[in-house]
Formats: sequence, structure tokens, C-alpha cells
Amino acid sequence: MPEIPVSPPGASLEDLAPAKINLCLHVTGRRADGYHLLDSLVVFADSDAADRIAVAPSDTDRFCVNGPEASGLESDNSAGNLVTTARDWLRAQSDTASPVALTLDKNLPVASGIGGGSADAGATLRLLARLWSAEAAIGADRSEAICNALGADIAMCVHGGPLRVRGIGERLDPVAGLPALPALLVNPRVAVATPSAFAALQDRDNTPVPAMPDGGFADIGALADWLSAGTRNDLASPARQLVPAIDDVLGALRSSGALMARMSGSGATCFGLFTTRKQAVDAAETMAGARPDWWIRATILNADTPVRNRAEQGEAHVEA
Ligand SMILES: C[C@](O)(CO)[C@H](O)COP(=O)(O)OP(=O)(O)OC[C@H]1O[C@@H](n2ccc(N)nc2=O)[C@H](O)[C@@H]1O
Ligand SMILES: Nc1ncnc2c1ncn2[C@@H]1O[C@H](COP(=O)(O)OP(=O)(O)OP(=O)(O)O)[C@@H](O)[C@H]1O
Repeated sequence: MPEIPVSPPGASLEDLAPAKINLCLHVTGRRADGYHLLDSLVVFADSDAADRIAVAPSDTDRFCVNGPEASGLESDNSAGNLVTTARDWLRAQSDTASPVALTLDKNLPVASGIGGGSADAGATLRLLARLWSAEAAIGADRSEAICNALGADIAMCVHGGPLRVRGIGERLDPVAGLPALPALLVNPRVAVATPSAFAALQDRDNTPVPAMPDGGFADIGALADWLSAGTRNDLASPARQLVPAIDDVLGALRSSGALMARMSGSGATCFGLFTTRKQAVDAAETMAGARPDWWIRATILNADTPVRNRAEQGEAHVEA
């Protein structure tokens, strides 16, 4: 039997680049090069809060950006986009890297603490690794190289969650026993530059994330209680000083009935956890009426198998 090609001529491969949420983010130290050591529990959103990347064989490299948040990026063909940076990095390590047309459907707000650019780069690497048969270049043992070359959030986005993340972002341990988490993501439409949030930190040597209960969590309420009682986002305090609107977002999430509310990453997006998806959707509708200027999305965090497995199962394959 002839081998089935990864992609027939002209076909396009597509994958989700879902928002990354830091359920907690402890800053535990700083390396000599200034990068901070982290301890974080990370989960990913579903298709309600995700960019999309499509790749197709092409006569020459092409890149275009569409979607409601495309205007947040410098320009359609900017050399600085993490999608093209990821493409060029992977190409440098592959003998079979043919030209590609990449399309980014940008739905996540830029510089918002949910790793949109990193998710785009992660999805690009997964897709091109399939197309170019370069899976070894993005394997688990390549996390450190990916973080150093492309960005601290990108290795986790290549892998998908749920993960406990340590080091500067390269040490990834899959986490078992987390339930699916109905959630509301809210951004006040103020960008936070990640270096500014780290630079404004007062204390850099903080305690790590405590051990999770042996039997896991009975339900989302138990997880929310555990997160609230013993974990933190250490970047929340500096980010709130830079962007006071984060306090308004946290207040609105708490008033809307969230089991807990917290900022993700370096902000300004905050998440609230809810017992049911309906509660999250209802809260989104009410909040959107009161704050039409905010970006508000109901989603399910940790809804599915890891992103890498979804792509391998071929669920993300679409015809051009
Ligand atoms: C805050 C998080 O989103 C948590 O997941 C990440 O740590 C940020 O990851 P990222 O945006 O991919 O970070 P990079 O693009 O590698 O770095 C941007 C800047 O953030 C700071 N930075 C980032 C990651 C880290 N572990 N320590 C840092 O101090 C550095 O000033 C760095 O110059
Ligand atoms: N494809 C992309 N999508 C979003 N931002 C991009 C992309 N490519 C490059 N960037 C640049 O990356 C920077 C960070 O954007 P991003 O949306 O990833 O921030 P973030 O959500 O705060 O990330 P993190 O949580 O990883 O710190 C912005 O300055 C943006 O211009």
C-alpha cells in the first residue's frame, strides 16, 4: 500500500490556538539573566476563546492575518509576528521545509495575559511539524530550546494542558485529576506588556504551588476552594498598579457569581470559574450589557484532551 501523504497538494491543515489560563502563577525566584522562575498551573480554553491557524502548501512563503483582533497587531506581514518567527525557527531545523501559506484568524486580544501570540506560535509549530515531518524538533525534550528561542510561554502552548509549569516555562508536567472548568474570561481592553509586570514585582522569592490533594478534586467547587486558599498570581499586584481597571474586572466577576476570580498571566485578562456552563454564559450576557467596552468570553477550560493529541487524532484537519 502506498503511504498516505501528510497533506494532499492544495489541502490546508488547521488547528486551534486556544487561550492559555494560569489558574495560579507563583514567582519563585530569578535567574542570573533576569528571567523569573515560575510555578504555575496552566489550562487551555476551548474553541470559544481561541485563535486559529491554517497552513497550506504554497509556491512561496505567505502570511496573512484576519479576524476581529487583527488590528491589534502591527501589520499583516510583520516580520515580528510569532507565527512567522516560529515558522522560520522550525524551518532552520528541517531538511524538508517547503514553502507554506499561513493564515492567522486572530480572535484573542493582543498583550492580554492569555498567551495569544504564544498559542499562535504553538499551533504553527504543531502544524508545520506534521507537514514537514519534523515532530522530533518539537518533542517534549525540546521545551527548553523552544522557550529560549521563541518565548517562555510557547513550549506549554505546543503541548497543550493541563500542565504544571516550572523553570521559566520549559519544565512541563502534565496534571491529572483536574475537572473541566466552565469559565468567563474578561479583559478591560488595556494592554499589559509582560516585561512591565515582571519589572514592577516587589517580591521575587515566593513560595511554590502547594501539593494538590491526593485524590484530586471532587468537583469544580473543591478546586476553586483549593486555588483560593493556597495559591496566588504573584503578578496580579504589580499589574493592578499598572492597570487599575483590573480591579473593576475582578469585582464584576465576583458580583456575577463566580466561585473564584483571578488574573491570568501578566494580565489584564481575568477569569472567573462557574459551576455550570450556563452560569458562565448567563454571566457573560449580563456583563456584556453593562460593559460593552470589555472583551468577554464564556468558555470551558480543560474541556478536552491535550491540544497535541487533538491534532494527532486529525480532528483539526479541514479541506481547503
Ligand atoms: C507571564 C507568563 O505569561 C506566564 O505564563 C509568561 O511567563 C510570559 O511568557 P512570554 O510572554 O512568552 O515571555 P517572553 O516573551 O519569553 O518574555 C517576555 C519578557 O517577560 C519577562 N519574563 C518572561 C518569562 C519569565 N519566566 N520571566 C520573565 O522575566 C522578561 O522580561 C522577558 O523579556
Ligand atoms: N500572533 C501574535 N499574536 C499576538 N501577539 C503577537 C503575535 N505575534 C507577535 N505578537 C506580539 O507579542 C506581544 C505579546 O502578545 P500576546 O498577545 O502573546 O501577549 P500575552 O497574552 O500577554 O502573552 P503572555 O501571556 O504569553 O505574556 C505583543 O507585543 C504582540 O505585538
